[in-house]
Amino acid sequence: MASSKSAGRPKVLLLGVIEHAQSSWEAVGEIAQILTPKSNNRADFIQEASSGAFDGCVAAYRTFDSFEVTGKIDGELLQALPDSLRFLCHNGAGYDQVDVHACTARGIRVSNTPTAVDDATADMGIFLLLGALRNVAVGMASLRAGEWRGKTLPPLGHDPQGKVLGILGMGGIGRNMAKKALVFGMQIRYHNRTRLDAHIEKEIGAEYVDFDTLLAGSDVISLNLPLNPKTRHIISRNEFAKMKAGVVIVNTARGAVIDEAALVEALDSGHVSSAGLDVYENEPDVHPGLLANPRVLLVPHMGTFTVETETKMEEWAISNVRMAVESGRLRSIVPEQKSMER
Ligand SMILES: NC(=O)C1=CN([C@@H]2O[C@H](COP(=O)(O)OP(=O)(O)OC[C@H]3O[C@@H](n4cnc5c(N)ncnc54)[C@H](O)[C@@H]3O)[C@@H](O)[C@H]2O)C=CC1
Ligand SMILES: O=CC(=O)O
Repeated sequence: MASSKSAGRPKVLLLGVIEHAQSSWEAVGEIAQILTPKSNNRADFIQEASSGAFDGCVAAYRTFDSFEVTGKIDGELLQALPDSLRFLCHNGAGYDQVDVHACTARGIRVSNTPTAVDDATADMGIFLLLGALRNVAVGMASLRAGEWRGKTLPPLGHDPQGKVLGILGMGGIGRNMAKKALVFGMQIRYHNRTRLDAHIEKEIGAEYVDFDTLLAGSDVISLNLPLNPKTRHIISRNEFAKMKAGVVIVNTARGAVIDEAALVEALDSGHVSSAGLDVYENEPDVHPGLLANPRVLLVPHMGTFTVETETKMEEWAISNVRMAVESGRLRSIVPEQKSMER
């Protein structure tokens, strides 16, 4: 029920919870009427939306975890949401939970939170890179099992100095990781959908190579590209076969950019010597072959899990809601929709 104070203001739908940026969200409440769903599963949410509960909403703020209630933001869900909805402000850099094409078809503009995530996610990438190179997961598991370094010593690790780090996807996080890996004496190569300008390559000290050269010439391969239909399983059996024996894999992007079953096979055969993973193909389920392999350093999707970064992300997503309501524009529309902002 709208209070007499908020009646007449534009409506904004809140999908998920604001954990940190309370005062910025309260300020949105001064210019908009905030609606929250009662449902806690997709079927109920679709019914609630179809009943007209969110009619008049112009913008929605959503979190990664709101997926548990709504499922994917796809054509079916959009059909239930009101025609008034024009902006979907996602709190997160990766927006694979949103079918952007379906949103475009409905005239809904989508935003994400680029750059806010870069340091924390790249830090996690470096942690996984060093941890996987040094086989720390093996020693950590034996220590927790009460066996100190284990019945047989953990395999000796490798130093990052002088090794080639191949970065697939040289956007905000990839570049941040490149800068940090340089400090560890690594040689940086990258492959990206679009080659960076020469001055940026120079600034970050990275060499552009084609996809196959990245696969064949890297000691460590880090996945830093978005998940979409073109990148799903971009690393599978054929790609592992092209890599150096003993390669180390680091993934902070999305699990499904790697064919997880193929990764398990490559780890079991020893072709991939170790891996550091923050993301999984079917989160929160983790492939049993990864859980069973002590040479895999596993983190449960905690790339941005810091007070500072989670706060920055909320502030950024809220600023998109504010701009949408106040000026009908977005601070950071997703790349696929850039032409809609002109
Ligand atoms: N583990 C975590 O907690 C986090 C994970 N992420 C994931 O990391 C991904 C990357 O994030 P950002 O660096 O912020 O994105 P970004 O958009 O800044 O960079 C992605 C780069 O990948 C490139 N790319 C796209 N398709 C490609 C392809 N087929 N081949 C080669 N390059 C391709 C793009 O041109 C772009 O330069 C996100 O999409 C998200 O899924 C992001 C934040 C936190
Ligand atoms: O996985 C987190 C994100 O921001 O994307």
